[in-house]
Amino acid sequence: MLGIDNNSFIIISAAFGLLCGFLFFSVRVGFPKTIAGLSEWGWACLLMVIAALGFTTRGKLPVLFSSYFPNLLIPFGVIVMHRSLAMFGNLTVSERPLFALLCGASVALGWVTFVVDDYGIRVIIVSALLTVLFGACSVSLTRYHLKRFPEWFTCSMYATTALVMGARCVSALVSGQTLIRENDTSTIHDLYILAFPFSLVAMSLGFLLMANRALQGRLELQALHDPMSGALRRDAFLETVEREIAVSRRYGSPLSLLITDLDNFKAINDTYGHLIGDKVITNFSAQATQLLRAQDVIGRYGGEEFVVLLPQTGIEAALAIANRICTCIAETNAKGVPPYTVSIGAACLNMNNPDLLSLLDAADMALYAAKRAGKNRAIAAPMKPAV
Ligand SMILES: Nc1nc2c(ncn2[C@@H]2O[C@H](COP(=O)(O)OP(=O)(O)OP(=O)(O)O)[C@@H](O)[C@H]2O)c(=O)[nH]1
Repeated sequence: MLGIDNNSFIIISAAFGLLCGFLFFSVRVGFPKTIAGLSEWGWACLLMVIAALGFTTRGKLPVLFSSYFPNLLIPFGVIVMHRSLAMFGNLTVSERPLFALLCGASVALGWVTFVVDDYGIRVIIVSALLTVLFGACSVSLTRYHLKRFPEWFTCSMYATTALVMGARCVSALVSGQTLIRENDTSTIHDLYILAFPFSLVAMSLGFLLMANRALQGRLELQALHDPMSGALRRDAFLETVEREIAVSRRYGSPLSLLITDLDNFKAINDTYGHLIGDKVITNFSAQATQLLRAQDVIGRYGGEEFVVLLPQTGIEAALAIANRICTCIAETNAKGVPPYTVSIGAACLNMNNPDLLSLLDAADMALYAAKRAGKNRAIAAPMKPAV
């Protein structure tokens, strides 16, 4: 109907596949290893290329190489794509059912290709298999954030391709399995052929956008967070406090700040070594974070000094949280971490401490008082009498 020359589209599919494969192998080199599945996607594209090249040898090579293997390589490529999506999202999904389906289909296809030589049934088997496989990839993608464009786009492309494959299967079923390849000029057949190069490019583009988004997220996270403790970096933390102070002033809601300092940390380093010292810092950040609410923010202020922002929290509640942290840290019994304690100074936004600097200053003074009072305790900054 559309007058599509099959062979031209098969060659275009091979060229697109080659470009996509090359793109993914190049991207793999530049992207961090933690963004997984990129080279697997590249291999999936190359499998499609080999399949397409196999189809172009129709009439020149035995049907085993020009039809049977290429017809199986495409679904195999889709299963590799499924694996690559699972690796990317760290999803625990198994490809075993898909491989079992492929094995079953390979037996059926062998029978149809070498025993009965029926083009119609071959189309039915391959398109049905591809419907299930593209559908499985689309379903797998629903486990990602579909509100984000790259994930939504990739998922839609898989679903659309599955629909085209399904439509091809139904049309072959309806037409009674007696189609002769040379006479197959139906629109659905043209769409089926068109779907391969275009969906390969569209899905690859979608997956590339997903990888790019993941990289962007990772870079943002690294820029804002201290890699060792996972707490916010000092600048990012102070920016957050400034923002929260503005909110607090506007709505008249309380806001408190804690400055924490590990006790005798130099002695810990000297006794156990810097690596264990680092473990103590990481342990502290993790434990303190567990004791905080979702809206609280922890930042690394200096070496073994952390700051905690407690929005919507008055000084009594802040002191209670600080005491909870002190108690929990003093009872630490984590493997590979020596016993340690922490001192904490607490201050809240008020007439004495109306801005970031005075708030930090007041919490710092309270911390100093806690150290002088014998460490392993929390002290709140006193209210200065009004003059
Ligand atoms: N392992 C490790 N040590 C650090 C890090 N940052 C700072 N330090 C060390 O932390 C120690 C801080 O020591 P001090 O400031 O003297 O304080 P302290 O020994 O904890 O004494 P008090 O604060 O009075 O209890 C120094 O020896 C720093 O070298 C880090 O990232 N890792």
